[in-house]
Amino acid sequence: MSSSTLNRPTTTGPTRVVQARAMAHTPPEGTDPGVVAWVEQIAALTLPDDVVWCDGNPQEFDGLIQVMLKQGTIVRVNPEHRPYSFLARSDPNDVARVEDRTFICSELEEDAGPTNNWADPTEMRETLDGLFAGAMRGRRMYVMPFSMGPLGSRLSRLGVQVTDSPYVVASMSVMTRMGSAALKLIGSDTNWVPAVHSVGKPLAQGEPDVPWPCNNDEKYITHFPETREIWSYGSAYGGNALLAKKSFALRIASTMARDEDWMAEHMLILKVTNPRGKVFHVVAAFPSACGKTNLAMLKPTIPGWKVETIGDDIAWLHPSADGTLRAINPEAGFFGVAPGTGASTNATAVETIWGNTIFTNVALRDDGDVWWEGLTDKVPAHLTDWQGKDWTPASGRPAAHPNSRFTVAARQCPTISDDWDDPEGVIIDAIIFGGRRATNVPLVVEARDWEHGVYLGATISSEKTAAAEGTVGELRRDPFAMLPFCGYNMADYWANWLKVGDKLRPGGRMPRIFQVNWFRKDEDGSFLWPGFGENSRVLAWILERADGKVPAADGPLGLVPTPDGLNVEGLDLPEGDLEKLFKVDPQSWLAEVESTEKYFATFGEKLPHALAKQLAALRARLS
Ligand SMILES: Nc1nc2c(ncn2[C@@H]2O[C@H](COP(=O)(O)OP(=O)(O)OP(=O)(O)O)[C@@H](O)[C@H]2O)c(=O)[nH]1
Ligand SMILES: O=C([O-])CC(=O)C(=O)O
Ligand SMILES: [Mn+2]
Repeated sequence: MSSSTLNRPTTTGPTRVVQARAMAHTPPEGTDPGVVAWVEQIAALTLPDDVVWCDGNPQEFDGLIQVMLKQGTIVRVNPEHRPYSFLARSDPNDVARVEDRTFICSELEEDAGPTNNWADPTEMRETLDGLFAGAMRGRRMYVMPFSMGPLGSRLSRLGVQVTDSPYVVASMSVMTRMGSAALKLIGSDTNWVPAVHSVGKPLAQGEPDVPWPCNNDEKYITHFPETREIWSYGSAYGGNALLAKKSFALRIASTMARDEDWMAEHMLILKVTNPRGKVFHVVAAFPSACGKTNLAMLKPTIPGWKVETIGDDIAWLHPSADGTLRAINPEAGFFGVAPGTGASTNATAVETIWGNTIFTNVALRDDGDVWWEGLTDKVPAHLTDWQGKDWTPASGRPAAHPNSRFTVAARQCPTISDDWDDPEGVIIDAIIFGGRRATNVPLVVEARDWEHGVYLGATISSEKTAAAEGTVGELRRDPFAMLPFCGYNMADYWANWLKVGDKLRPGGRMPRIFQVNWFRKDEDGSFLWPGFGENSRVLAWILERADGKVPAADGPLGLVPTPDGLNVEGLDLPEGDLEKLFKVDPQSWLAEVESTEKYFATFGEKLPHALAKQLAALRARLS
């Protein structure tokens, strides 16, 4: 926690304690004194009207719903269509992660590395102390203890977030194991991550509140890797404000993982059963809004294969004593992209969100149900758009924000796997990397070995999506889909991957590594590959490879399916498209190699030798 707040005298007097029935204004009996002291310090700094300790119970959740309905933060979705579901409309300027306002405040700049915004920790603490002083005036501060991963699992980690946003509390209670049970696990010698969040809009005496308070002048999403703390100011949007998710489970957890020999990854996890009844587990890293939720809920189009869901966004991977790589999903819910989610693309997601769902920035139909682009083929003649304005197909703008989302509990997913919350995790057989690439990158390639796989992950580029503020479609490097989420120097992160490989090698249970691209386009701009459920064909090849059942052909980028290796039976692929999907143009690949060499050079001495070696080998294979 911040040393400056630790030493801050509580001259502002005790925080007012309101006697309400449903909410606990004093810490539950037995609460670790360290947690109590920290909460008191944050309250003394931020000066909320009162403090509430969250227990995670349904009554508490409903109380938050009532508060948000009254405030206009949410409206009720017609319960006849979708029971106990709500639509939040955010401030129009608070709709996505703000990467240029996201900081890694390590002691040394080189520990943040060239891919992160570094800020001097001492200076940032001063800035934050100024911003947070009185930031919660006129508001209630909620204290949320939570566990990332199954309660009590040796692979799980604990945290406590305070926030002045009921939307954040309701979302966190869906997305994490939040409440009294997590608090009970914190003792005097337990490590837990403190996370402070404020919307950054204190209210003066008598000042009326707005439906979606935030601060559009100042936003700070800050991380202190050495002290493992998080401070977030000015935004209530998911990835900026639900601090258990990207801030803790990726940025801070990646630094824990580096120090403790494991890996915190932007990955989905799934369980696949093949037609012979053999079970596999797969993780896949794709950048934001590039298909993780969709693959995690895939309905196979080929007979005999079964896919079940374990996680859709984050995986913690631990090399175990038995030589296996074990994965847990640290989350308990899905914060999924709405646009493009429909019966023909992701029927499982559509079934998952039948009710008990919080929607953010989608459109509303005249019958009071939700709608977004891609939910149905037929576009309604009239809607209320994500900003609450009248909308018709002639409006010339999307009805739902391109980064609109649904928040729903994992247990509501009809394909949730029986081992999804196994405290020991699941054993991983294959690792997949992917991105959104209109050109160059083939449908699927298998790495020759672990080091080559790390090279494939390190060289992922992808076209930018609406999940972050910025220009959609712009190609950028997004190594391991972790560019916005790696809490330390990316080159050290690559070294950590190589190190975990060394730990797995003696056991001989190393997962195979693959690269995929569902997004390659034809000259006319249409996708060459049908994607979605048809991705099961690629998954099948990957797992037949992992099972040693099919041969592969050698290509310059890696191993690829033999001519009849990929099952395309019954698939209506135009003549020549399969060749286009696997085409490797040496000229453009040599240009990629040049660009990778320049990119690698930005990491200086820290670049692992193994990656330079892989780059040289690729160049040799291409020329
Ligand atoms: N063409 C095509 N589009 C896809 C495919 N899979 C997913 N998409 C689209 O990609 C968009 C984002 O997909 P998601 O699965 O929600 O992305 P995600 O990786 O889970 O994203 P985050 O939650 O931001 O980390 C949606 O609009 C999908 O419809 C595919 O196989 N082919
Ligand atoms: O963090 C968010 O807001 C949503 C998400 O999964 C991502 O952007 O990758
Ligand atoms: Mn994500």
